[in-house]
Amino acid sequence: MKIEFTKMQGAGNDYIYVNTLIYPLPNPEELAVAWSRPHTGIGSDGLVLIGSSGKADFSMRIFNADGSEAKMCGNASRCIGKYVYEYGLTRKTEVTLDTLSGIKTLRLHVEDGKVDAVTVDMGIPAEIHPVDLGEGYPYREGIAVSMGNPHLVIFVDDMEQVDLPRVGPVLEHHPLFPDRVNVEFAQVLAPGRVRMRVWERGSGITMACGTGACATAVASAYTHRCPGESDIIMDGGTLRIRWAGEGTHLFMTGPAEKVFDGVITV
Ligand SMILES: N[C@@H](CCC[C@H](N)C(=O)O)C(=O)O
Repeated sequence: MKIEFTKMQGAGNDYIYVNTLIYPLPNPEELAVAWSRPHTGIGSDGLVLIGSSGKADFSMRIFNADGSEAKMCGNASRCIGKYVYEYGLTRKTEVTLDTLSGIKTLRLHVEDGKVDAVTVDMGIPAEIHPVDLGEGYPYREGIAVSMGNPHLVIFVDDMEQVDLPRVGPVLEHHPLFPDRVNVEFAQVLAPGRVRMRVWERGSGITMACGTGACATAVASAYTHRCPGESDIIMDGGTLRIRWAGEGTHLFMTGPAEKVFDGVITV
């Protein structure tokens, strides 16, 4: 059977997108693993399914490169906004998206018929608290944040000193996080400017993480490092995050790009 897909990226965080209204996939966990492989698959950080919903305009399911399903993905939600508009699935510029962490609203920024950026109402960040990682770990303190999925943000003075391939997997599996955790290292460069690198649960090092950028902005505000609005600068691009503080909705704005369309046989 042939399946059409679109490879898209948001700030360098790349996923394979399949419109399940046309191509329902019975085994997305297995396909996420096989297709994400760089040499023998398509190569990606994971697989995203676009579907219908009784509660919203569309639905999103997101699978990491190891086949695990996540409840939310910031970069994929922006890419879905571009996909549904540019492939003619909707003419709306305000689109609702049903995710495992609730319904998100996407505001599409359209220029000459193309979506060049999307603002997502990411909802209210939750479970924000400092964590003591304990002795025997490469870092002692972090801030836990839920953006629908779990994050651990660790502030550092010098990003160059972070050995991400070594410490990322250790912290992803820290016993404080039985469901594993996405790990962000953050360095405040200036007021409103934060450099961030990420080790994603289930995918490893990625060039950007939307929910991770949100969690970083939340942790920066929570610790009084950067309140209000901030640019989170990652390896693959920058996202602008607006958050007025605890109990309020957070808004993420950033790019969404198509890389290529393809067909794969399963
Ligand atoms: N890259 C994503 C997050 C994808 C899911 C994450 N790895 C998890 O398991 O929670 C984003 O842009 O938010």
